[in-house]
Amino acid sequence: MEYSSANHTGPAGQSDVAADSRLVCRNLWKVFGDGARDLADSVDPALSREEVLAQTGCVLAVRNVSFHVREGETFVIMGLSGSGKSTLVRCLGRLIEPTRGQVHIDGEDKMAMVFQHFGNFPHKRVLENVVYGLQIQGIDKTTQRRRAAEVIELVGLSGWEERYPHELSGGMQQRVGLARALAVDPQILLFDEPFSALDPLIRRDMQDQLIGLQQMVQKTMVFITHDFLEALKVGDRVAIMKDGEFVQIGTPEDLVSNPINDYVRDFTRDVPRSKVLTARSVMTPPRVYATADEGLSDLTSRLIAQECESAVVVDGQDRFIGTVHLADVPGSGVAHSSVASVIRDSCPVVEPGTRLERLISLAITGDAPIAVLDGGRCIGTINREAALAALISDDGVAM
Ligand SMILES: Nc1ncnc2c1ncn2[C@@H]1O[C@H](COP(=O)(O)OP(=O)(O)OP(=O)(O)O)[C@@H](O)[C@H]1O
Repeated sequence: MEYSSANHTGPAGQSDVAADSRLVCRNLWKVFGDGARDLADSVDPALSREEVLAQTGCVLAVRNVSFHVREGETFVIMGLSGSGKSTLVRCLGRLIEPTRGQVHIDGEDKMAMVFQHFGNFPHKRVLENVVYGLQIQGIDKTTQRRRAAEVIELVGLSGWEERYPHELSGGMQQRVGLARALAVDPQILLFDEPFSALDPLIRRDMQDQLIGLQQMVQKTMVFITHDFLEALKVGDRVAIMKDGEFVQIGTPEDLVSNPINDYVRDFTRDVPRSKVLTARSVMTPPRVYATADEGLSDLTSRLIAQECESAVVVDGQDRFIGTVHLADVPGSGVAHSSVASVIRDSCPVVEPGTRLERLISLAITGDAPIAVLDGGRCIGTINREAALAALISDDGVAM
C-alpha cells in the first residue's frame, strides 16, 4: 500500500530502516475533519493538537509517524487514551485510509488483525472458528485440518476443538482468536489492546503465553497497549505515543535507562529495574587484558600504572579464560610466576542480554566478578556489589 507522502521527515532515529524490516511506516498522518489532506501538508509543527483543533476544527489523530518492524519482532505502541494508537493500527491494518504517508508490508497484501475481543463466531465450535480463515482462502480440507490441529496445539487448546466459545474461559477464548490468526499464517499480526478487558492475573498469564508463543512462532507483531509495564514485558521495542506523535522508540532497557523527556520518565518511575535492565547496563568494560603465560610482575606493574584492580585473561583467540586481581598477587616470589598461577577461572558467566533479576543468585554467592561473554569474548565484568546495589534499589513491582 502506498499513499502520496508529505514532504516531512520523522523525528531523529525513527526513519532508519533495517534490512530485515517486514513493516515500514513512513510519515504517516491521519487527520479527521474538512481539508484534512491540506492540513497534513501545511500544519505548523510548533502547534499542539489542541491548538490545531481550535484553529481548524481538525483532529490530528496520527501526526507524522515513522517506524519499522523487523522480522520476528514484537513492536509495541504504548500510549494513553486518545493518543492515537487505535487510529494508527487501523491505518496499518487498512481498516481506514491514512491521510498521508506510506505503509509497506513486504509488498504483499496479506495481513491478519486480532482484535481486543478476537471476534470468535459464537455459533461455531473452536475447530470451525479456527479453520474459517483457511476455508475463505480456498485451502483444501486436509491442509485445513492439519493447520488447525497445529495451531490449536500451539495455543494449548487441544481437546477443546468441539466446544463453543461460550463454554470456554475468557483467556481460552482469546487463545481461540490467536489460533484463528495464526492459522492463516499472516505476515504480520496486529493486536489492539488484546488483554485490557482481562483481570490482572489472567492478563499476566496471557502475556506470558504470548511471550512463550512468540518464542516458538517468531511472528512479526505490532501490539497496542495503554499499559507501560505490559509494553515493557511483551515488547522487543516500544514506541511511546502522545497526541498523535511518537515521543520515543526504544528497547525496554533504552526507555528505562534513557527516557528522552519527563513524559517518558514519568512512566518509568515505578518500573522494577531488575526486570528491564540487563547485564550490559551494569557491566564495566575490561580495561586491562592479560594472557596466562604473561609474567605476573609485568601484569602487576601494568595494573598499578593503570590504577586498575583486575585484568581479564584471554587465550590466543581472545577467548575468556578468567580474571586476575591485584589482591590475589602474593607479596613475594612474583618475579618467576606467571599470570596462570593466580587466575580466578570459576567466574560465573552470563550473556549481555541477561536480565538483572537473573543475576541475583550469582551476585550473592562467591566473590569472583560475573563475566559478561559475547560469543566467547569478555565484553565486561560485573562487580557483585554493583549488581546487588542495582537490585536493592528496585521497588519490587510485579510485571
Ligand atoms: N472517526 C473519528 N473522527 C474524529 N476524531 C476521531 C475519530 N477517531 C478518533 N478520533 C480522535 O483521534 C484521537 C485519537 O484517537 P484514538 O482512538 O486513535 O486514540 P487511542 O490512543 O486509541 O485511544 P483509546 O485508548 O481511548 O482507544 C482522539 O482525539 C479521538 O477523539
